[in-house]
Amino acid sequence: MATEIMELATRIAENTARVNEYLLNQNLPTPSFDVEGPLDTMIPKHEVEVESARVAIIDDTLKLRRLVLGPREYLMSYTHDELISQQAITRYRIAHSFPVGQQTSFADIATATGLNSNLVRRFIRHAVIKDIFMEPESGIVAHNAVSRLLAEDQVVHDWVGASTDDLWQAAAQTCNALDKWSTSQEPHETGFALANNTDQPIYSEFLRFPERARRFGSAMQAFTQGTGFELTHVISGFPWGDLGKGTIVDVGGSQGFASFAIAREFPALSCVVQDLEPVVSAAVTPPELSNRVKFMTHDFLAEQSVVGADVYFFRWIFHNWSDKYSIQILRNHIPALKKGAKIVINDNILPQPGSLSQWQEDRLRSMDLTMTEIQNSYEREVDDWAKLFAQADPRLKFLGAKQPSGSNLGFLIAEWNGDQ
Ligand SMILES: C[S@@+](CC[C@H](N)C(=O)[O-])C[C@H]1O[C@@H](n2cnc3c(N)ncnc32)[C@H](O)[C@@H]1O
Repeated sequence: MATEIMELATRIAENTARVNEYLLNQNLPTPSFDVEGPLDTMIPKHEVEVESARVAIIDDTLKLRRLVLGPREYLMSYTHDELISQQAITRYRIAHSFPVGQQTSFADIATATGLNSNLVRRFIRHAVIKDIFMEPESGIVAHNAVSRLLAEDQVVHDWVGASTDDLWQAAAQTCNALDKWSTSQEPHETGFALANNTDQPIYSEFLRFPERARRFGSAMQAFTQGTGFELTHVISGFPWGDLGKGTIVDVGGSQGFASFAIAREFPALSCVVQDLEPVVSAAVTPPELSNRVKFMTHDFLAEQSVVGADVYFFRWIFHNWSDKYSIQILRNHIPALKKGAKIVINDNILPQPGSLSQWQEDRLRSMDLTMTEIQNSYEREVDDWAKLFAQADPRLKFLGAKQPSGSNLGFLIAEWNGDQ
């Protein structure tokens, strides 16, 4: 009989066969946590069908597991300890405490890390259960592919360290922050603030801890360097060429990467990249763009000082800010807008439930909550974006949203219909 679990199992078998056949045909390694196994999925991004078979396996195995656990065991399978061994591994550099390819003992790891041997054994065995490290014989520890990645890839180590030391702590304090500041839209009244016993927003707090700031920046960069954040989507997501010899203000444009890409593609355009002083002073303009891309120190919480540009471009800015501040940032631009000027926002657009794979949607929904945990902000759906423009000023006409194929960030465009 075709029950739900049999349907899932059949689909998993079919999709696994598809992925397996592709890898074998291409002479690529099949998934393995052996220490010499592949560290990434071997399926290239242009292999759309094989990749969707892989994503279906992830979704279906997750669902099958939950169904066979049943509601009670499923709920109770979540434990608050989920991340503790990963925190210990990064905090005490356990993956670095012995070389890849060699074996070691709990006692030697204890000596190398300064932890006691009993705790090392328990952290490692908690990790082994999650397929991080292996214990080929009792009391002997070796790397597998997962712990090898932690030992050899600084960025992955940074990601796990920032997730466990910074984000996990902020998440754990978020409901306590809501109890205390239930309707706050302030970036310093968050789970992160409570977890760190500070009255500062996350980035100001990090100014006191350069190594944590470096690690957090590295983790975020790893995230944005992944598939879907390529600057080609910035180029294709808006008809920049129609602006002719126009000017773009790249507000919060960081080191100018998006503006460099636009200016290279559209030689008639000029860009002004604005950011805070330390960011701007570290920026370097490629010589061939120096007459068309300029940097300027500007705080977007103050009134926009470049008047009459064709486009004010915000890439990945508003998702950091609650509605209160997002409205303020938009209003700060109104005195500078000429009739027909565009506000172009390139940012996350939360999809409708069920429109992505469960696994992909889960990541986005987590990121949405992370924004509350650390900034009191959130990821917006199209309607939230439309509302934001309307609340900022009804003369900002929302022209619509677009999600370029393969891009993680969407485009939201509004036009100034005021008198100037
Ligand atoms: C998430 S990053 C996005 C950077 C860039 N637009 C991109 O797409 O990669 C946010 C940027 O906003 C800048 N920023 C934060 N607060 C700012 C402020 N009050 N005024 C101007 N820039 C600010 C940060 O320095 C950072 O470069």
